[in-house]
Amino acid sequence: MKVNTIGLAADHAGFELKEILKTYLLDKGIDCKDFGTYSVQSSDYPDYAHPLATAVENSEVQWGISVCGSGNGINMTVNKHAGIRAALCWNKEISELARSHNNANICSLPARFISNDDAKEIVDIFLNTDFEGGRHQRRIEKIPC
Ligand SMILES: O=C(CO)[C@H](O)[C@H](O)[C@H](O)COP(=O)(O)O
Repeated sequence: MKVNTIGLAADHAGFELKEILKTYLLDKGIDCKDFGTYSVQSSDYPDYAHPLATAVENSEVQWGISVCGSGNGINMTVNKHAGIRAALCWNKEISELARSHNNANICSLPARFISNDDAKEIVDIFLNTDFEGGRHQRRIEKIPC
């Protein structure tokens, strides 16, 4: 699938990895929209997670990447949005399954627990794996409550 615009969001713990990934994606010719944060100053992940999730829901960006220290806080927040299926992707296999089985539209990353190179590989796989559909489509249709 051709990747269009990717939205990025992080708190202070994820800021540096977000910046690295933004440069990495821009170098590949992928447009990025950065929803913050913009420094390592202590911040609250929901302030950046909600705008990212809204942009994905509105198709302002195709997919999102959300980063905090453990990945949990920002992942929980974006998943509060009805149109979001965010997956905490802490290795390559989980990232592939997040797309192929769950049609995830936000890749959440734990900046304090993975290397920058691992994060790049995880993102590459996320962006290049197609959803399988079939039985998985039936299952994701049962997620909303
Ligand atoms: O929300 C989190 C935990 O699920 C994130 O990992 C945050 O980045 C982390 O809590 C920030 O911690 P800090 O002590 O305020 O740097």
